[in-house]
Amino acid sequence: MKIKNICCIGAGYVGGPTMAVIAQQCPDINVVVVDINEARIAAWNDADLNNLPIFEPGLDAIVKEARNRNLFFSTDVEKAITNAEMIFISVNTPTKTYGKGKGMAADLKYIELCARQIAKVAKQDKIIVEKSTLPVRTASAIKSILDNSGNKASFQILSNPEFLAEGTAVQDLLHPDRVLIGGDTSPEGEKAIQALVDVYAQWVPKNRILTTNVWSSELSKLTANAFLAQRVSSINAMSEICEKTGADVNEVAKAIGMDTRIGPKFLKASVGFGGSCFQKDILNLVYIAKSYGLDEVANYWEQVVLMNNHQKQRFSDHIVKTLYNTVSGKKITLLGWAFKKDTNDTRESAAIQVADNLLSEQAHVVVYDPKVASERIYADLEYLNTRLPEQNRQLLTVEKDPYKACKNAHAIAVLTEWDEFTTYNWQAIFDAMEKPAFVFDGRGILNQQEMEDIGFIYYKIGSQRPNFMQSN
Ligand SMILES: NC(=O)c1ccc[n+]([C@@H]2O[C@H](COP(=O)([O-])OP(=O)(O)OC[C@H]3O[C@@H](n4cnc5c(N)ncnc54)[C@H](O)[C@@H]3O)[C@@H](O)[C@H]2O)c1
Ligand SMILES: O=c1ccn([C@@H]2O[C@H](COP(=O)(O)OP(=O)(O)O[C@H]3O[C@H](CO)[C@@H](O)[C@H](O)[C@H]3O)[C@@H](O)[C@H]2O)c(=O)[nH]1
Repeated sequence: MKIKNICCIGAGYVGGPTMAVIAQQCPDINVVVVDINEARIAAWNDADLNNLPIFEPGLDAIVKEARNRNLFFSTDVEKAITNAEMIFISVNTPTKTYGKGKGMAADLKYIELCARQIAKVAKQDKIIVEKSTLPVRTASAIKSILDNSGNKASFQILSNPEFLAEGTAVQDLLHPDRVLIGGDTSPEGEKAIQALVDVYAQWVPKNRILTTNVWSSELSKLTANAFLAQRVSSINAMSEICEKTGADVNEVAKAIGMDTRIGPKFLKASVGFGGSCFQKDILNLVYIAKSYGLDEVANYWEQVVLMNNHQKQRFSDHIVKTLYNTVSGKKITLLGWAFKKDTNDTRESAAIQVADNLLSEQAHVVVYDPKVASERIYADLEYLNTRLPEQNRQLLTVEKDPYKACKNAHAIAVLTEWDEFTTYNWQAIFDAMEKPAFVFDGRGILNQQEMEDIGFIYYKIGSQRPNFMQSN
């Protein structure tokens, strides 16, 4: 079966870039990305490519090539469902904020709404592809809704989790380590799997396309994120030991990473991992384990999140402690708000928690991020509900110019590893700051020797602190 029309429900960080790449690589497939968020669809259709709703290096060129050729963005969900043989579901699956499983389980209401809408509209057979990250066995719930739609169409459900990382989404999509497709082992299931394999095979080498049963595929996605996040928490745990012992976490990471069994990637100590996925997916895994009575398994994975919370907390505690135990009324500049470089996404960014902690200490926080809009920053803080929105706006200012942001600051904290931070004239920044001038490098991107030669009191996560800062 050759696919000619694809619909993707959800034009977010996954749906948008993934479909743009499919459309670019498969010019004979018509791809329609739909969303209920009208503003988002309008932004995807904006003639000025600088206004795309998502910033990803290289994405604008791909959208430019494929848009209005075989890539379309629309709010007409029903029409797109009707016309497509294959429907990707790429809607958000956030952590539940209410009811049973609150704070742990994935909220599947958006998935269920999609399934019900497909059930209502589809009159012909369809292949449904789970692109969203879902708890293992979600496919059976989707199938049950679709099979009870009352019309004669039949449905095959595939799991095709997405492994792209933000900031490198386009490269990850063009050259994936693997594409994972899970499906039913029946002849119809195998036909559906083959149809999706054929789409990817237009640009992905066949030996990188892996097919499994649905449950393995769903669980592999949660497992991959749990393992990745665990590596970050593991190196962050070591960063604290390094600071106490005089070891340097970068040297430790290099030494262990040369062991081919461990490998060098994902061993960068930081102020804590962020992003919309790691915490949500681990908590979801913890919830699944608990629901099967596997308490030891649940506790094991939960520790990855607890360690991450600790890393964010200890970073802001360290700032307060170093600034003579009070930051009240002091200007503290945060460089970076995004959860990593090369993205405008701020979901679960460590910066949010660090800023909130400093605001609770009555610091005057100033934020500079090259890609994040000020309203996003205030919205992130408001979501925490720690204080009134107007108090956040009173205590925290957002600057568009990094030098202005740092002027008269008592301390600077580097919270995102944006490349441009390493290119600044740090001497000029030092000259304009209050003295002593402190830099807390939560990403370890600045040159310690150069910073100290200028006169900064410089702290790098996972390196021994100068003697006077030692806590014991
Ligand atoms: N962000 C990532 O890097 C990433 C990577 C891999 C997997 N994932 C997973 O992919 C899924 C989507 O993540 P995202 O970051 O793209 O989310 P997102 O919030 O950026 O986008 C989801 C979109 O779905 C739309 N939507 C929700 N319900 C809808 C409905 N019924 N009809 C039409 N549109 C609807 C929303 O308006 C939103 O624009 C999640 O399950 C996530 O865990 C995300
Ligand atoms: O050595 C490292 C690597 C990452 N991080 C931090 O970890 C977070 C997540 O980074 P990354 O994994 O690169 O970005 P995401 O876009 O969150 O991608 C993850 O989450 C996606 C959503 O599920 C998956 O598709 C990807 O495979 C998975 O890497 C960020 O805050 C990073 O700064 C570190 O602190 N140290």
